[in-house]
Amino acid sequence: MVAEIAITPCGPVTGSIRPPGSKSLTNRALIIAALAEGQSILTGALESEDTEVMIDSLRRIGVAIAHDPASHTLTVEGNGGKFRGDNTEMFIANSGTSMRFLTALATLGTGTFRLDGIARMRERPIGDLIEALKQLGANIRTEFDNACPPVLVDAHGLPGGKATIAGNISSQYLSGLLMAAPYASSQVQLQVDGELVSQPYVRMTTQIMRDFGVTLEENDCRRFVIPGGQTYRGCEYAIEPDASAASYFWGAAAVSGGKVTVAGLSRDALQGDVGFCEALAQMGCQVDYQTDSVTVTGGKLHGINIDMGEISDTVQTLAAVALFADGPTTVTGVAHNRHKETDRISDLACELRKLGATVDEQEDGMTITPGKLQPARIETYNDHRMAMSLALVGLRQEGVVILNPGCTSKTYPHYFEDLAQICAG
Ligand SMILES: O=C(O)C1=C[C@@H](OP(=O)(O)O)[C@@H](O)[C@H](O)C1
Ligand SMILES: C=C(OP(=O)(O)O)C(=O)O
Repeated sequence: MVAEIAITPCGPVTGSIRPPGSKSLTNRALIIAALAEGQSILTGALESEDTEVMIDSLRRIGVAIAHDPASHTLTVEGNGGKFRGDNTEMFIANSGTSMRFLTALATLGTGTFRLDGIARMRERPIGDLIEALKQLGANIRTEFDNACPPVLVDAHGLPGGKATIAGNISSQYLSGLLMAAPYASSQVQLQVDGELVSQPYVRMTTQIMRDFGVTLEENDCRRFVIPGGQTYRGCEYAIEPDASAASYFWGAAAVSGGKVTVAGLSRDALQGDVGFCEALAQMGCQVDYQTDSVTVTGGKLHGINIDMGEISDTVQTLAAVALFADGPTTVTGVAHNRHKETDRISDLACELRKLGATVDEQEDGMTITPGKLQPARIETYNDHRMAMSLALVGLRQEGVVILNPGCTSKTYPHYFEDLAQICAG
């Protein structure tokens, strides 16, 4: 991949696109299909670094996974939850879903496992998940006793019981616990302690668990009872296109005053990030929901105040759009964005200022006051979303250069090709 990409300004972006499969759904379906009895066929799957590290890790514990890139299909032979580790290493790069979901999964096996990633992954917290798994009887710790990976698991099956789990740092802890829970020896009761961020991802988790044939009780996304000794049943499962990836194309329509249709998503999608369209509607765009597509038409853009705690992966996209509004935009509720691929509050504020905005950073968000836009060389901090979102500014402003564009391979290896194609009309 090239070292940088200069974005070429274009007129109103009009067209239709189907983004690649959802990262969140692909990695959940892989975990569940790996644990299932029998074969699963996952269609519309994402092929990217985050799913490759998940597939590689599952293969290391003996799960056979065949990949047909032409049809974006993964065929998974479930191991029924019976797997053995012998100092088995899982290298997870910087995939939060893989780290948190595989940590929970590893406790179900027998033997020893070590989960590690790149330098940034070693800074991303996992302590609350470790504590909850200990409450359920797991023998697990972090290698440097610092509540961050590497994670060491000495597995002997998961006994089960009651656990409380903090939800203010990442919902992925709860999702990981939920997906593993049916394979505990006895019932698992989970209670969320305090605030729960990114709640739509938890609803996605319980839905896909049910789709693969297990039962659970759920009370207001805070209390869950999962009978132990259950098994997932392998099945054919269609993965939705990625709604977070879709936000860049809806954002392109917004910043350019164009009209973009994203195919394969609807208001009823499993992914909460479809809610990004409502934010665009508040800013002045028109949104048309169909049963199998969502179209955004740009309009005169206004600044808004918005809590994005449920749709935090789209904050950077909204920030790019906010630069073209007629007043300030305030985003709140996303303190957890400081623990992602990079600190998505401080580092985002820094890049927005380079583009000419005034940014007032708060602990849980920021106020963005648009200024006269200017050329900028955008640092991406190895964060795919920094690259994908701030590229949108270059559709209107000359001289926007995205550094290290290859970082989009985490979830969207062909992003810049797809963006160029839709901009060409
Ligand atoms: O469960 C998931 O698939 C995800 C949950 C979110 O993380 P947090 O729960 O850490 O906010 C989101 O940012 C991430 O991209 C995917
Ligand atoms: C936060 C993200 O990913 P993860 O936590 O899965 O690494 C993301 O894709 O924006």
